[in-house]
Amino acid sequence: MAQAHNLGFPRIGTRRELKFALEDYWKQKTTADELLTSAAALRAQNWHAQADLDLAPVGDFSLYDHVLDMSFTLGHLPERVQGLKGSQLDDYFRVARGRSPADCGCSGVAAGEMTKWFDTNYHYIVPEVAEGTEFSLNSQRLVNQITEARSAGVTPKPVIIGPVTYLWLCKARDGYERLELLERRLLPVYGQLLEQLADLGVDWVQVDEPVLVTELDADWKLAFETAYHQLKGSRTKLLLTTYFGALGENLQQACNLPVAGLHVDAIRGRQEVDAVVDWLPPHKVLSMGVINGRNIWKTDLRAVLEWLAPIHDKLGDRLWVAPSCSLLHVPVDLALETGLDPEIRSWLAFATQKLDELRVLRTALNHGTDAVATQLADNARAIASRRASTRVHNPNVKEQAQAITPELGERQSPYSVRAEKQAAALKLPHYPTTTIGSFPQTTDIRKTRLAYRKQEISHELYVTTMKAEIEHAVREQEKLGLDVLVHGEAERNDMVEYFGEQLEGYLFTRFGWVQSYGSRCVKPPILYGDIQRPGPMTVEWIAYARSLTDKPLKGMLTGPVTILNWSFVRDDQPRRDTAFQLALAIRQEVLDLEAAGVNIIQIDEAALREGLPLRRSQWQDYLDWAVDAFRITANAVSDTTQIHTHMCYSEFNDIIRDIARMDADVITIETSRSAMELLDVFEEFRYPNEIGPGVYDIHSPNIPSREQIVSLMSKAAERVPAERLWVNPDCGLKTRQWEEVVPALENMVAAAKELRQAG
Ligand SMILES: Nc1nc2c(c(=O)[nH]1)N[C@@H](CNc1ccc(C(=O)N[C@@H](CCC(=O)N[C@@H](CCC(=O)N[C@@H](CCC(=O)O)C(=O)O)C(=O)O)C(=O)O)cc1)CN2
Ligand code: MET
Ligand SMILES: [Zn+2]
Repeated sequence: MAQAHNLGFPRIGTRRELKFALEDYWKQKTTADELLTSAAALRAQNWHAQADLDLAPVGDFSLYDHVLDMSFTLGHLPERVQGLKGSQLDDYFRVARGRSPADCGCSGVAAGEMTKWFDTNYHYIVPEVAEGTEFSLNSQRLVNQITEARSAGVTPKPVIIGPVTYLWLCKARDGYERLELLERRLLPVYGQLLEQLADLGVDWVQVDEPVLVTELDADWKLAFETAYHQLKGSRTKLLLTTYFGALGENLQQACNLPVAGLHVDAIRGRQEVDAVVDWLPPHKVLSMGVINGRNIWKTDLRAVLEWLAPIHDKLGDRLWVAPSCSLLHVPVDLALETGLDPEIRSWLAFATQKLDELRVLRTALNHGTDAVATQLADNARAIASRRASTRVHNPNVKEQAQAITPELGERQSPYSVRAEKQAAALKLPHYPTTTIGSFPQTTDIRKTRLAYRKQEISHELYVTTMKAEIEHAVREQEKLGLDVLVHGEAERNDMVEYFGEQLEGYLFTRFGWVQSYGSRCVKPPILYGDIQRPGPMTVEWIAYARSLTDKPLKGMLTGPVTILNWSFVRDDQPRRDTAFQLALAIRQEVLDLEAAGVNIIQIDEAALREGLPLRRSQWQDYLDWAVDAFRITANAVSDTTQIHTHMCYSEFNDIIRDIARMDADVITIETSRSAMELLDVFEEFRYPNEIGPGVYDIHSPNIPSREQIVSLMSKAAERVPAERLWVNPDCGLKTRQWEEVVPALENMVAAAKELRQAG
């Protein structure tokens, strides 16, 4: 029998129960026991939804982050949290979120660095290693959950991050070669873990090794040999699990490692499935990820069954079916979306529906298509409806996109000319201070938005309340003495969803939440058709802020590449074409803002870097069209309009030329956690335009001191001429409280004054 299994299920809950349980616990509204009870209830619910699968994932659930969980399983915590008072749970959240001195009875704990999980919008806590790092098994969480899973009636398949991927995710201090830890330090602990799982009667363990879809140096390829030969004696069967892409040149190695089975991403790696079938030794299971775990479109089940039939004939029971990757990256359940347009709704599948698709595939493989004739007919109707729908195609938009020429992306004059004109117009001091856009999204703001959405308050009251918030943000910034103000983004639920809601060709959901990090979620809008801007989207709010102050004010937009990368987008045309349609729409918004007297405009491209393909060989093609899309959006303005862009979690070493080609007058980037090292490349490359290196880690409640900021900026001034430096936080302040923001920005403004005097 072909088996059906799942790689991971969303843990946030259909109504974000985990988010609320966590935030109540952090606010000390509930106890640790209450938090753990809520978490157990969510796990039980998830297993219930997967009970009839042949194997269900265990250990995919996490209170904050599954990489941090793995670090705990390996007894691998940063030194700075060792030996503090409190429980393991306290330590866990200290690493996740950082802690102020009062909370830990110590001098404060810096949060672990957070970075994006491969090419997704999920962020994990980076494990830190150095020479002398040791690991020791702490398997309690996993062991307990296996027991729990069994009592929930499922056959547990523990999920762990494989040793090579784990080390690859680690960041080493002082240039230490982290692979040195593999053989003697790390693998023995993995060995013990697998022994324990075998003792518990576990049949299969899912060992996630997604780095196998990236280009690996020889030492990393060798690490796979070392690792899996050393773990070969394990009494449990290992399913070597790869996802987020094709195996490429790692294919033969992945097929031949001494494990019992291999999972491949048959969506992104479709073209190499035949080669995998050929190469796979005859005793191994092949798990094919045929349901897309990265988008929300229904699977064309008939097409998949036709494709699988000969493979099933060849492999028989050795063929398993699964989603391409963990379902962490899609919303939980479409059933909650009762308000959606019925036609478009019929094209969609969220995590729960994807498991239904999996069941249909299993039944069809094992009992023939007649056993699921109705389901297959329904599915075929939906697929045909989407393909033929006139709502997807807009000839006007296609025509405009065809007419794009390189001139559309050219500014009037080069940066040096623009910079002079802008300096004359804006009259900013050296080390100008600004923020990245958002100010705290308070409970009041969110409540007002909810009340408006539920039609409990009028449009007028909503607008007045948001304008009052904008005025509040402007007045606070004036009091702080910031040089370039922003309107604060009170009216935006999210920097991408907000635009999705207003553009034609987009659909948005009510509960389509996906975890971004910890308790924070996003609701990616669904881009299903050609994109058109029906009218101005931001002008009313920003022009209002403009009218409130004599200070320079920066208008705020999200760029096309970020909108693309943080939406669920169509799979029926290249991403590039969608990006250009978005670019044309946002370009009109830029011009409308300029016409409304907004002479500084920031176009956020926070996700430009994360959209890089996992394989370097595909980078340049992506960068070429991504930067073109930005240039089309930004560069229609006159010389005196100053264009800013912002990027977070950015390492620019390899893409600095492309960043320069964006030609933004000012770029603000995250640097505070990496102590300005990120600027080295800007220095080496002699990046010509202005830079605002972040001086304040906005992800942590800790408040940076004036001295810290001066010291960071002095490091920056060693690398970039002071005349081209700006002073700003790492990112937007929407997740912070005003009580944290005000003292932090006071210190930032004071630091800038000190720097001006010193300079
Ligand atoms: N799309 C996206 N990706 C991103 C970022 C980003 O800003 N956007 N930033 C980086 C880090 N990731 C982040 C992701 C989310 C959040 C965040 O703050 N999310 C909010 C939700 C934002 C939102 O859409 N809020 C809505 C809905 C609010 C809400 O929860 N309403 C409740 C009720 C609210 C109440 O009673 O308090 C309901 O509808 O039931 C709104 O403001 O309108 C959260 O999880 O809390 C922050 C950073 C990288 N990726
Ligand atoms: N302008 C946005 C903000 O300040 C940029 C955020 S980047 C994730 O929130
Ligand atoms: Zn940011």
